[in-house]
Amino acid sequence: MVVIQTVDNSTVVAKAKPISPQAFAAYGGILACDLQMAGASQSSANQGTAVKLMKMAPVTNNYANAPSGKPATANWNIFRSSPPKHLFGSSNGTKTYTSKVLERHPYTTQTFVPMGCSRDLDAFLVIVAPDKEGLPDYEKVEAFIFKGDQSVTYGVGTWHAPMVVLGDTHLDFAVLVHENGVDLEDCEEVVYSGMTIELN
Ligand SMILES: NC(=O)N[C@@H](O)C(=O)O
Repeated sequence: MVVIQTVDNSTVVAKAKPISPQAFAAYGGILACDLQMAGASQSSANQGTAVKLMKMAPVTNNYANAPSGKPATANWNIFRSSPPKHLFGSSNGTKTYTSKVLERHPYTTQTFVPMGCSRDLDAFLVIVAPDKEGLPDYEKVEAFIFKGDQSVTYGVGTWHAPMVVLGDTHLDFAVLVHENGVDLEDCEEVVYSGMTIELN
């Protein structure tokens, strides 16, 4: 993880909204069966006991373009993510989250699949931003609430915040990513004084 630049910006407010495939398309993809079933290419599987929705989120490895030329492996990692309680607060009765880091993975997608979390829960907060001349365009930050049965895939080079768990205890994610162990090629970070996201 490399700090690219510390940007001393004041509060940038984005209001978190529910996720949808359309709303997140510019940032990568999601896996959310109830939201995607209707429009998906489907087939039967598992002897007719499963409906298979095909190619629902991207999996990309662009490390061939990385300067080091060091190949990457596709890895299933586990993130046991604890809620960053010290960054939650409230303002005028509105729950807030203060985001201090945006990062990106220049040569790979990264997918977080929550494990063992109810579909009825607001499980985690996803914060993303478009790129502007090699840094996040923090004035166009967007924030989305994901349920326990929804997964997020950050597109190649998509600026995003580290995982923000909304529950009271840790949440385990299965994480699919490509990595070659070269810090600057695996992850770039930008550090901020604080961007405020409204949660409700
Ligand atoms: N900062 C941080 O740990 N980012 C992770 O997404 C990672 O795997 O690099």
